[in-house]
Amino acid sequence: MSSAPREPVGPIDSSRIPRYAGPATFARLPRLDEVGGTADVAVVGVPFDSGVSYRPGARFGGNAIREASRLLRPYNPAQDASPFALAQVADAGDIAANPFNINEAVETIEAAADDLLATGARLMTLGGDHTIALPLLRSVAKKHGPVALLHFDAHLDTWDTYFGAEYTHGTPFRRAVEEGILDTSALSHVGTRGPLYGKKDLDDDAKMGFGIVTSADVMRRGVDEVADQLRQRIGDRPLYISIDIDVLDPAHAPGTGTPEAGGITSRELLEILRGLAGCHLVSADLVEVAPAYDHAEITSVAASHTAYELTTIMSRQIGAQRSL
Ligand SMILES: N=C(N)NCCCC(=O)O
Ligand SMILES: [Zn+2]
Ligand SMILES: [Zn+2]
Repeated sequence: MSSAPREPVGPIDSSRIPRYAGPATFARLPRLDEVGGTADVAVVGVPFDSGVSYRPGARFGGNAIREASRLLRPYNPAQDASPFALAQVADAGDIAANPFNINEAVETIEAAADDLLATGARLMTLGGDHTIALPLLRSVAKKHGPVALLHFDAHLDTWDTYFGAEYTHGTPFRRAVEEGILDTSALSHVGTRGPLYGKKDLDDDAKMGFGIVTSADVMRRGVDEVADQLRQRIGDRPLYISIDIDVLDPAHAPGTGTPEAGGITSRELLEILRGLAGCHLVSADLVEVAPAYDHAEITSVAASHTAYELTTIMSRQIGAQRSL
């Protein structure tokens, strides 16, 4: 059933206006207000980093990704799709979250996500630290019920509290499991590695229902086998993908707050994502880009391509539904 959508407004044509000119939106796409306030996919910044345990700076991540995304082109050969022609993708600006009050910021982010989801958009959020995944998942679960979660990260982020605080960048997924907003039959971490506080971290995580594909598993088994296994686990459930850029090795993503050696490459991440095309991706976040520790936009370029693959998965699905 097609809903006779208007033709999507695409990015600024970089053969007419140099790609480095003008203010940055994601991929030089129109702002949401320039397309009548609704879009199929809303790219939205969440400049919040008051939940970090180590280096701050992810509040600047969204705008760094927008700047680095000027070089993205409209056709994605890896998925044989023109994501910005198949669906209206627009830049919805930033959510204004209180940097001095984490609880209030979490509420603000949830409410802003509710408003965008209510317009029918899927969200591609550009973080921000990983704290923001919790309010985003709350909002998505209100719409879709408990969702499958695919979590790319060096870290588990299922720890309990830091300094007594419940809402931090190391704890969003434990809170989400406690709140019953995740489908515990389809929870996976990918790229996990590095020292933990104790073996109990892994036991607790497994009890919550998570399966783990470590960074070393990706190297040993290869991207196709990993993507196949993840696709099988996810099935046709509504899926949320949360990507912490520190899933990449610090060589591929130095600009982040809690770097861990031995990570996957940007090529591996992009290929695993491409292998998930066809999944029912309802929204995604990309967090923990901290440009102050970056060099030559290494991290924000990797992040911009990662968000491009995610928006392509969403657009292809929207396009396929429209042509039914
Ligand atoms: N979500 C990220 N990036 N890091 C969590 C690290 C928590 C810790 O310092 O133990
Ligand atoms: Zn992490
Ligand atoms: Zn994380």
